[in-house]
Amino acid sequence: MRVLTLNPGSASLKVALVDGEDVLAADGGDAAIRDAIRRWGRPDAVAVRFVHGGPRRQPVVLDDQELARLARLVPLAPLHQPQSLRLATWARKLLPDVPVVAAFDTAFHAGLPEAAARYALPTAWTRRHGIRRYGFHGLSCAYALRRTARLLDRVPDALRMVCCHLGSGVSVTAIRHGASVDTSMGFTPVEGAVMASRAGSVDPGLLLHLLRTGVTDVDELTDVLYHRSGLAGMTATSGDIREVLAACGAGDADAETAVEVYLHRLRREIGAAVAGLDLLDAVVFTGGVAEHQPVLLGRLLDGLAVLGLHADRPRLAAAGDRLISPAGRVPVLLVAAREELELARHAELLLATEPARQHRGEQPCASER
Ligand SMILES: Nc1ncnc2c1ncn2[C@@H]1O[C@H](COP(=O)(O)OP(=O)(O)O)[C@@H](O)[C@H]1O
Ligand SMILES: CC(=O)OP(=O)(O)O
Ligand SMILES: [Mg+2]
Repeated sequence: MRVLTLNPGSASLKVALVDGEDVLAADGGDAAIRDAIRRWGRPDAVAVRFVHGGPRRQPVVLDDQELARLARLVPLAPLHQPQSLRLATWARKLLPDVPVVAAFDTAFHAGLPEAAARYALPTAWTRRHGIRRYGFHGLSCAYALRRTARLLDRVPDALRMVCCHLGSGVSVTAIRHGASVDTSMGFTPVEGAVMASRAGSVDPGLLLHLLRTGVTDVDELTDVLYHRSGLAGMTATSGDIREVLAACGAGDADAETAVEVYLHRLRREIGAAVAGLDLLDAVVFTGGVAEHQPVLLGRLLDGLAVLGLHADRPRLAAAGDRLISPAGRVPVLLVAAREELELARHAELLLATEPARQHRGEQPCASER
């Protein structure tokens, strides 16, 4: 099956055509999608990454009703959800006979144990408002788990590992029995580690103080936490790690502090994730920053010896999916993020089992719901 995959990240749009083992990839905006269809031909299915699926555990063929449900989650993922909705709507119009499937970042974390999923807020609120820690980057984690197992010649379900996704968004996930058991992002993808433009966790008491004293209001605070914080907020850059590191190289003290904060907070999240496991079989790094910044990764690992994690410099400097730790130590791996393979896999599995008419987005009758 030929699946056109659309992966809107917070700072990129990744377009790929997955046909079994063959993958044609393109980066860019909507023009890249039109171009891709012209060059690669009509796909059998389109698969769109939605970071927020709410309680949904499985991918779904999109119809009007499902799109309306996903639109209600926009405030919970304002950097991503509008893009996914727009792309999915566009794909349905452009390719009316082709099923458009949504696959969710949150699904991998849907079985989080209660202790990890719960905020210590009043139980009545938790129940009434469906408050929980959802977790994100699940498509990336699922792929990294399978890839790590293959590289280590292990069964995915048997691995107890930590997956660190370092892209524009950053998250750290503890995985056991093939599923997430703890993760640094929460109700929204703003919790946890420091990111390109997102703050990560900030004392809620501080945010209340800023609101109460009139320093800011809800709208500005939303913009600050999502767009104007993280590496971008601490430096005079866009938050792209290449710009931040270039500023460090030019002697910019703010940029150097920002990198220190980024690494410090990341190490805290990794420590927390390890604490959620009974044994550590592997740590895997993935995402644009991990893939392209081995020197930074080495610096990160140098501060994690207390967890038994070490970098092997020659392995770090090599290319491809690989082990980057010395022999005899906890295996640390570097794996390219391949969310497109996970998206295509989900679409194929779903379309192999769904009734044919639902592929075109038609409503199932009540008894099928
Ligand atoms: N040589 C490089 N090529 C591309 N991206 C790079 C490179 N070096 C670092 N990066 C970083 O990868 C990050 C983007 O990661 P990516 O996983 O593509 O994020 P997203 O999917 O959230 O847009 C950017 O911050 C960028 O700085
Ligand atoms: C969930 C998330 O932050 O995704 P990305 O890193 O692609 O922006
Ligand atoms: Mg991404």
